[in-house]
Amino acid sequence: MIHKLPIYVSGEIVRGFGRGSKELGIPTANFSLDVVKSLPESLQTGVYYGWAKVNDSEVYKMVLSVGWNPFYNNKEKSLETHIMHKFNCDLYGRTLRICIVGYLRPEQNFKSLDDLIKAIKSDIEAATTLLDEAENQKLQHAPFFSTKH
Ligand SMILES: Cc1cc2nc3c(=O)[nH]c(=O)nc-3n(C[C@H](O)[C@H](O)[C@H](O)COP(=O)(O)O)c2cc1C
Ligand SMILES: Nc1ncnc2c1ncn2[C@@H]1O[C@H](COP(=O)(O)OP(=O)(O)O)[C@@H](O)[C@H]1O
Ligand SMILES: [Mg+2]
Repeated sequence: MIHKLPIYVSGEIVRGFGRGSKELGIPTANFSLDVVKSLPESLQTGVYYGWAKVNDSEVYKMVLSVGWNPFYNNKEKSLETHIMHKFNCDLYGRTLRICIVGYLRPEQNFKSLDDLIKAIKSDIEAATTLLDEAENQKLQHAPFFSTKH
């Protein structure tokens, strides 16, 4: 069964393997294992798009990957969000709030790092367009993003 979207998730940004920025040139803000374990079981692994907010920032477009990163064969499940915004500093310790709006594709293995990077870039393009649809635009104004914390 596929979990009904949107779903809302929040938590602290923690350290991952440091590959996102160094190897892929695409940083991802990682949630802790506790947050990953609290996800609904019916949320299938894969690549999704949606909205993200860091502490009291604006709400930005995002893409995320949830699963074991078959290209790297991680031992622990992760949930990593790439925010479509240029930040001038790292975000460790800050609170990330996300609204997962839609599903893009399953996580895949790739023949080369270059193919993985191309796939993620194409996810970013698809998400950017999909999030401009009126139905999806509405969700950036969800009460979830406006509450004080
Ligand atoms: C939009 C998006 C799609 C991704 N798709 C895949 C995928 O298909 N297969 C895979 O192994 N990893 C995928 N990843 C995960 C990257 O491998 C991961 O972000 C990278 O290893 C960085 O990990 P780190 O945060 O621990 O440094 C994806 C990441 C993003 C943001
Ligand atoms: N646009 C962005 N989206 C996500 N994270 C970003 C962004 N810009 C800067 N960062 C920072 O880069 C870090 C992620 O880089 P990454 O190489 O994936 O490291 P890690 O393996 O520790 O997650 C994030 O935790 C965050 O602090
Ligand atoms: Mg990361």
